[in-house]
Amino acid sequence: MAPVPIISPFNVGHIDDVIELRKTKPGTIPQRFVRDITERPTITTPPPNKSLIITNHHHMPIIDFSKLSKHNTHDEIFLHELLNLATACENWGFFQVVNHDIDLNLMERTEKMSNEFFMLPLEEKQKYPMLPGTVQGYGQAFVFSEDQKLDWCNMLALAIQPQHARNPNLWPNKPEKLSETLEEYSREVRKVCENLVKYIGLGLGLKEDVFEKMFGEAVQAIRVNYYPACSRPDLVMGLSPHSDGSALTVLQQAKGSPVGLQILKDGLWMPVHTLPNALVINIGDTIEVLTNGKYKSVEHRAVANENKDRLSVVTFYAPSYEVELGPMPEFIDENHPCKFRRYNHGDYSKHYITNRLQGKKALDFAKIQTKNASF
Ligand SMILES: COC(=O)C(/C=C/C1=C(C)CCCC1(C)C)=C/O[C@H]1C=C(C)C(=O)O1
Ligand SMILES: O=C(O)CCC(=O)C(=O)O
Ligand SMILES: [Fe+2]
Repeated sequence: MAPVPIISPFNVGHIDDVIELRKTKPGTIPQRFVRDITERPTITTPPPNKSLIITNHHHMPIIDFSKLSKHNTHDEIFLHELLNLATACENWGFFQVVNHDIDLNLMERTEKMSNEFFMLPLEEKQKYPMLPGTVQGYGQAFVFSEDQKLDWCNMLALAIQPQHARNPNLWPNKPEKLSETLEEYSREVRKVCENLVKYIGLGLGLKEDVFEKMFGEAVQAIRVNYYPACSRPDLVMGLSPHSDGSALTVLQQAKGSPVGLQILKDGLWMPVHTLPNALVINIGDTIEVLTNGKYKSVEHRAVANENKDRLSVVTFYAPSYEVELGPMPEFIDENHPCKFRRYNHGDYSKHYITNRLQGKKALDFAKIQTKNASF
């Protein structure tokens, strides 16, 4: 029987596999990856002395998770770290977490298995295709037209929770232990997310279970991003600028990977130097809406490196699709008018994944447009 053609509503044209491109034509950058001059990234070199990262007052805040998880909520140590967390959420929307309790060996195995997956022959990875307009499997996400520029990245993305969102056909069989490792890793990251939303709630002066109750059975997805080295990183974008549609995002940058993540801070793109074994956490669109903009989902992007490949393991943690969301009354008053309408998170997810990554544009879905609105 003839193969059934894949019918897609999107004409996305030919999408080169970036890993394959780098392998077979290391100096070639097809035009579809070359950004318009206004969209090109700034590539910075790492600081000569790594200790500068810690002493520099402009570094991303560091939260010691053990000061929260191993202390009573009335302890001074707990309260001090809770204040650090609240300040980080309000002033940065991003922070690094150290002493998070995830087994370092599990983190390393996750990186190793993922790397092995990306190094498999293309035919093997294409058994799990991310079809145009979908977000699970191997390939490039958020491509909807032939004219769209492509990111210098390949990814493997999978729904973790709820179980019914999973597509078992997209869970790789090779390397043998990858799927069970991602499963084990995701269980551990979920615990960190569950605790973080408690602490974020407490830091906002709310009850510790407010988000847990509101989110229901939280949605969780994992995306492993692979950014091959690129002969002209100044011409391409690793991952287009975007904010995350989640409540929280947890990012693990693989050991030995070059700096790649950049966040938009005070109008400038700032490279993120991750501490060894730390997790980078960011506030997603959901928390921006719930707090009526007190905490913001910060725009970020990834850039490629001239000499080294980069791998990141990213977890999205979000409310259940059934949940109706809107700014909480605690964050609305005469000085803080309501900035977002109420909506269903399932509808927001659909909106998010059916539009290309474009800064914070996805959040327009929920914004109340007023003449003098300042965000
Ligand atoms: C490539 O995928 C993403 O970037 C992404 C998608 C996550 C998802 C899956 C891989 C499968 C299950 C659905 C879900 C959309 C969560 C980003 O996730 C963000 C976007 C929204 C919305 C969200 O909740 O997380
Ligand atoms: O790889 C990175 O550093 C950024 C990844 C990211 O922002 C994402 O997957 O949403
Ligand atoms: Fe992101």
